[in-house]
Parts: sequence; C-alpha cells; structure tokens
Amino acid sequence: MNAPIIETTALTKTFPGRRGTVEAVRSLDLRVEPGELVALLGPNGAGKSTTLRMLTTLLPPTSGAARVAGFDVVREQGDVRRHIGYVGQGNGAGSIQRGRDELLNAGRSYGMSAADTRERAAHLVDALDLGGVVDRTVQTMSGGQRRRLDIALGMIHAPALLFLDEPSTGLDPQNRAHLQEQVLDLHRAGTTVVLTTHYLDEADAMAQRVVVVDHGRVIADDTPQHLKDGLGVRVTVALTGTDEVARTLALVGDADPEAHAVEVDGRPGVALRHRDGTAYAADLVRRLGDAGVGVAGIEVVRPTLDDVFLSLTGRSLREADGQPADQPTEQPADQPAA
Ligand SMILES: Nc1ncnc2c1ncn2[C@@H]1O[C@H](COP(=O)(O)OP(=O)(O)OP(=O)(O)O)[C@@H](O)[C@H]1O
Repeated sequence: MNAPIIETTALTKTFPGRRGTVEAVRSLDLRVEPGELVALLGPNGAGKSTTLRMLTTLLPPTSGAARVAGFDVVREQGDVRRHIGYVGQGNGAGSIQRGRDELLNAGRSYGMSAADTRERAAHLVDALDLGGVVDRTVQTMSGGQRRRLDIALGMIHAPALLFLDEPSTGLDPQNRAHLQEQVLDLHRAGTTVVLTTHYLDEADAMAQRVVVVDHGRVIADDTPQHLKDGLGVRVTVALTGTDEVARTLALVGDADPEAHAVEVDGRPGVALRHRDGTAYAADLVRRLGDAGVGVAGIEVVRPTLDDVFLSLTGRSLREADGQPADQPTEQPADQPAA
C-alpha cells in the first residue's frame, strides 16, 4: 500500500478565548491516501478550517503531529508548502491585476520558469473554464470566476494535494455546481483533494469519504453511502384511526424498538427506521393488512447526511450552524509563502 499523503496523530489546537481555552481541534487522527477526495463536514466552529490551517502549515499545532505529502508540518514547512495547494476562504478579492498576471506571478513565486508557468497557466485556464475572463482584472470577475481563479492559483505548481476551505460558500447554485464539476475533474486527473464544507449535499455528491467533525472531534469517518446506510431508511405509516397506532407499534416493536407515534398530515401514524427500508415497508403493509389494521398511506425516505449528524449529535447540522462561534483572538495567518 502507498504511504498516506496525510497522516495526523492526536493533532490538537487550542486558542485562548474570553471564556477560557477554546479547543478548536481535539486529538485528531486522520489518514488520507493519495488520490482520495475527502470532505471535512461540520457546523460553523467545528474546527474544520483550523485543521486545514495546521495541515497547510499556517498554524502550528498545540500538540500532536501531522505529516503531509511525506513531510512534518512543523519541522519541514517549506517542503509541505511546495507539495500542496491551498485555497482559503475568501481569497482573490478585488485585485486590480489581470487574472493571467496573477497566475504568472504565482508560478514565478514558486520558482517555476516563465515558460513552464505560461504552459501550466494555459492548462489551468482551460481546465477551470476561465478562458473568457482570465485577461480581465480580478475585481471585474464574478464570485464563481474568482473562486475558480483561486483554485488555478492554488494549483499553479501542480501539487499532488489540494486543500479547499469552503470552496463554494457564497456562490449561487449554478456556480456551485460548476465549481464542483471543475474540482471533480481535477480529482479525476489525479489530484488528492481535501475540502471543508457545511453543505451536506456538496459532501454527499463530491466526496468519496466524509469526515464528520463536531466540537473539534471526528465523530464519523466513512463513505457517504455507508454513513447513511448505517442509519436505515425512515418509514412512516399513516393510519386510519388512533386505535391502529398501538396495534402497529405492537407489530413493529421487535424490528425497531424506537418506533413511535407521529402525526402524518393530521392523521395518526407510526414512524420507524429500518436498514432494509423498502422491502421492509412492503412487508409491513402486508402484515398490517393481514392483522386488519387500517393503513391510509406509507412513506419511505432515505436518510441524508443531516440525519446522520442528527443521530450522532442530537442536533441538526443546520441548527448547529446557526450557533455563533467564539470570536477569534489571534489573527489568521496568510496564504503560505512560496
Ligand atoms: N485564531 C483564533 N483565535 C481564537 N479562536 C479561534 C481562532 N480560530 C478559530 N478559533 C475557534 O476555534 C473553533 C474552530 O474554528 P474553525 O474556524 O476551525 O471552525 P470551522 O469548522 O472551520 O467553522 P466555519 O465553518 O465557520 O469556518 C471556533 O470556536 C473558533 O471560534
């Protein structure tokens, strides 16, 4: 097996906060293999950006260790930086330079020759669909175009590993979809991608592996499909009368001890989860019919990653996102120097 491209051991970052120490990242053990596309998913303040900033050498860990592209993030910062691309939140705002000049300058700052930089920039302009805008000043580009330029800047030195911190935050759905497609293309071309997001659908649609983070800890790490399959499909049965609820609960009690009474569009009903949802629901309707229980309708809903988060934390990711995070007391560092 190849060596991991990222390996962390008990990686930890604490910040002094007004109300005591903020444990932004707590004892993170993460291993990413070359070629993976991994999403760190979690609510605001979960520790996603802090993790990325330690892995990209922008922040020193408080304790623990991390190796990225084979180098130690504390002792071999320059080597790490040469082998990674990093696109932070809100880069590229309003420069009066032309996009192409930014690309050329970035390449030169990595020590690339002018000819190599021009060739690489032309490739990225094509891959990221920037042909129509790259010769305009950055400040005249739309949000989506700037984000794609940011990614081109992060990829100019052809790193094997690309970190993207909330790449599509603030973009409209069409631009988000476009950007996601471009990132998937970079991944298909061989780049390992680690991105943070609090868009459930983005993690679900893009990532081969989702690392769910909450309060600085990893609470789940698996493929989106496994995470959802583990939860089982939700089955809701609408019943014709209240007497039918107890009879239904008695019938399903063994299959799902957490089955409970619910209201379904004003009717009494029962909701439960079952791993084998669709087949189970069909069988349940038959058994209820045999027992003479009046069924008014049945609904089978596949779980989302939000259901996974809810079952792990007791909170919906959307609710959790609404909570204000502690205010930073240290200024975030800048982009890595070349
Ligand atoms: N420089 C800092 N000084 C103090 N506290 C900080 C600093 N940076 C982050 N924190 C705190 O660490 C915790 C984790 O923040 P982090 O930005 O890593 O979360 P996140 O999951 O990336 O959130 P978001 O989705 O909002 O970007 C939060 O409580 C945050 O307020």
